[in-house]
Amino acid sequence: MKKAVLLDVDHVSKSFILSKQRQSELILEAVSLQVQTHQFISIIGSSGVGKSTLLRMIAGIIQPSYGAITFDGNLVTAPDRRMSMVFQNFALFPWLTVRQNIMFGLESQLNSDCQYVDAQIDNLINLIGLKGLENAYPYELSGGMKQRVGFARALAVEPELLLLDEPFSALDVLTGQRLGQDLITLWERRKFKMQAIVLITHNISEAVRLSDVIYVLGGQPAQIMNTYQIKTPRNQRTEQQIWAKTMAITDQFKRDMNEMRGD
Ligand SMILES: Nc1ncnc2c1ncn2[C@@H]1O[C@H](COP(=O)(O)OP(=O)(O)OP(=O)(O)O)[C@@H](O)[C@H]1O
Repeated sequence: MKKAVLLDVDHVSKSFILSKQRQSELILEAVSLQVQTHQFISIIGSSGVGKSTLLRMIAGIIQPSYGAITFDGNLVTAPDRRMSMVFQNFALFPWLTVRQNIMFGLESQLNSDCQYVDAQIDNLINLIGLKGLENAYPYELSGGMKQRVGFARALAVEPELLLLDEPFSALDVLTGQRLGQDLITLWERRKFKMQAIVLITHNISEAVRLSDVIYVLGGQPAQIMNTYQIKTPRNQRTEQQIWAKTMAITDQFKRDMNEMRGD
């Protein structure tokens, strides 16, 4: 299958002005990575390293201090409708039903052909496993079901790039794995337009299970410390292989961090 660069993060740095100290702190330094079409990439790193900051820059919500991010050849300077995001805390509107939550992102895109949109939403609700829950409110749903709504809402706008901000970390392990697997199945069966997926997570085994490429962020300021290509097709990865790769990445990460600290 022919691959092309969809997203290019080119030597991106980000500083924040810390109000108390009134000085700027460099969080990310010269981070470069690429996402090709048909790729699932993960960005992993410890808490506070700057993963969400990087994802928010990719989404165009905040701007890099230095460097450039291009999506489909265009500089990202603002949120782009062709990217959508799924959040760790689901970010559902409690006063809207499942169906209304899913419709939310689509509302500004609605055209006169509402029947078409209704049919699209029905299809999405079926695909994502929410059939029968269309009129439920978020408080009536389990965490896993809430996140299915989060995914459906992100997918309703038919994004080319799906950005996942720790979407499984508020779920128990098995529920998170099942949701991840369902997403992969839908993606691989080309049920959506989505060209690529970027996941940020601190869960290394989750990244190994799902990704084609893993970027490890570390250090202060954070840089890409290592990149791993996972060549075994996702459906052929055994639990043993996933465990072994997870251990190898964890050990390397510890060695790198010790080296950085001069231990
Ligand atoms: N708007 C902001 N202003 C100042 N500092 C910020 C801002 N946003 C993030 N930071 C700081 O940048 C650093 C990285 O935060 P970020 O949320 O990107 O980390 P993370 O790796 O996603 O962490 P976690 O896994 O805990 O969510 C933190 O020290 C955070 O306090």
